[in-house]
Amino acid sequence: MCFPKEMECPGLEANIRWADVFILMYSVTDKCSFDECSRLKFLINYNKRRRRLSSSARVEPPVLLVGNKSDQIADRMVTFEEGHKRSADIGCVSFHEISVRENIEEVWDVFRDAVRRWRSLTKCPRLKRSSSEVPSQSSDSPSPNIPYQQQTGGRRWEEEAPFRDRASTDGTLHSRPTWRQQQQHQAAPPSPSGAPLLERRMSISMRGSPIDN
Ligand SMILES: Nc1nc2c(ncn2[C@@H]2O[C@H](COP(=O)(O)OP(=O)(O)OP(=O)(O)O)[C@@H](O)[C@H]2O)c(=O)[nH]1
Repeated sequence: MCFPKEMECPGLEANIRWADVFILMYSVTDKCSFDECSRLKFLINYNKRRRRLSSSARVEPPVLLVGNKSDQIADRMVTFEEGHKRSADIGCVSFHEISVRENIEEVWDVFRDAVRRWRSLTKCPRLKRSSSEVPSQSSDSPSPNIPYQQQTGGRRWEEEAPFRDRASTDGTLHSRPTWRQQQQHQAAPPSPSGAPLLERRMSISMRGSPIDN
């Protein structure tokens, strides 16, 4: 099995970035495909490291190395030992030799191994996707059981009170307004300057004045 160079396949690196587990397969009858796996592992490391730097993930994704066509004994160019050693050298989590044509159980073993490793990866909290990829479920986040738009009256919360409006100059973050406050905010008559009263009160408190109760 030979893979095209990434220049010929612009989607390759994009695919690497979204994948959580990798199976690199070569043919034991084709040295070229064997060497190509090392280059692909390098590409995976490169792309995943770049992603890890910009996210909370810390651990490398599992990569399995698989030598196919083990039934073709006479045409073999890569030995089992070479495959095993290469797997360790390039940092793969496991090595398999299989014959897709002759033994479906071996194929299942590879996929079971991949799923098992993917599961243990997703169980590890440090490997959660970055907050930009997965919406956070903090205690004050909307309930996962109720559609978000329903909970916010059809609008995103940020539209009601942007983060910067809640940030004060002393570095504290004012709590989000309650539903009642939001309703009042919407119903508040505009001030002479045109800004709603609640907004004016918030801007005063942001300058350090005590909030009137
Ligand atoms: N003997 C043997 N032949 C196999 C095995 N797996 C695949 N083949 C044969 O190898 C050829 C290529 O298989 P494909 O499934 O097309 O694999 P591929 O990765 O697309 O292969 P390339 O076209 O070489 O890139 C086919 O003729 C398959 O029958 C195997 O385990 N043993």
